Amino acid sequence: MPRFAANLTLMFTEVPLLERFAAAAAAGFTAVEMLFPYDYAPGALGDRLERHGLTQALFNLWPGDWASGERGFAARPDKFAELQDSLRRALPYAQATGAKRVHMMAGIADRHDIATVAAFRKSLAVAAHFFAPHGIDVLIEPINGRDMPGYFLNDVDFARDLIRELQIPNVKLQLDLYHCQILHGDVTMRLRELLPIIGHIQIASVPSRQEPDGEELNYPFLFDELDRLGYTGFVGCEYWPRGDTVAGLGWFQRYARKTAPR
Ligand SMILES: O=C(O)C(=O)[C@H](O)CO
Ligand SMILES: [Mg+2]
Repeated sequence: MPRFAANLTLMFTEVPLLERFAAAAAAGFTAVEMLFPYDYAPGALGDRLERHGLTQALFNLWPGDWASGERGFAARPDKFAELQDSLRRALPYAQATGAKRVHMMAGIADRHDIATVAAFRKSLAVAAHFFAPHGIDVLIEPINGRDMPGYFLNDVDFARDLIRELQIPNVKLQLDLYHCQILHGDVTMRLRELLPIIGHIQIASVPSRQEPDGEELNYPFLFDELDRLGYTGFVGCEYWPRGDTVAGLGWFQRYARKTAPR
């Protein structure tokens, strides 16, 4: 059975972020993820995880000024100092939460430019080297251009080829099935092919990016497929609830932890 992680940036927004840990545990989740933890003290997050018996599956490196359009630095030759800073900034959060994977966003850049591709490769090597002694994987995620216009990493095959070529053991693919379906389709065959390099999976319905309980993708089939493939990682629920988060968790009932959280 897949191990689901509630995305606390998108889910349980009925309450402030530090209260979402309790809400996720009460709903039967055993793990959580979030986009950016940097507004909170690392210890405060670690404390909430411990208190509610939760595992932190993932968080993102600091992406720069999101409001002004920044979406990470990894493919930006002009932002290498910021990329290095984002590694140092993430480490105490990984240590306090126990997260074993971080998502390194590529940034807004042209993927067909030699300089941006070189910067991305360099960033991956540097980030992987930085996190390896801590047992942390660096993930890259192809994101569709409708949601994130101009984003560098907008092709699953490009990410696959790069990861295979680099052969850095702690560089892996974050396969968000929502983006994969919009970008390419053929999700099941991609899961089968990419399993050896997948470090994290995320889900949402397509096209609404809401509960994974209808529309284009047949998630019960895909969850069973993950079991058939022997996937042991996390599945991040990165979706916008249609309304109340708990009311939308009908799809999750067969996977929820039944015993009360600590
Ligand atoms: O957009 C997504 O799908 C992500 O997972 C990023 O981490 C945030 O934009
Ligand atoms: Mg995602």
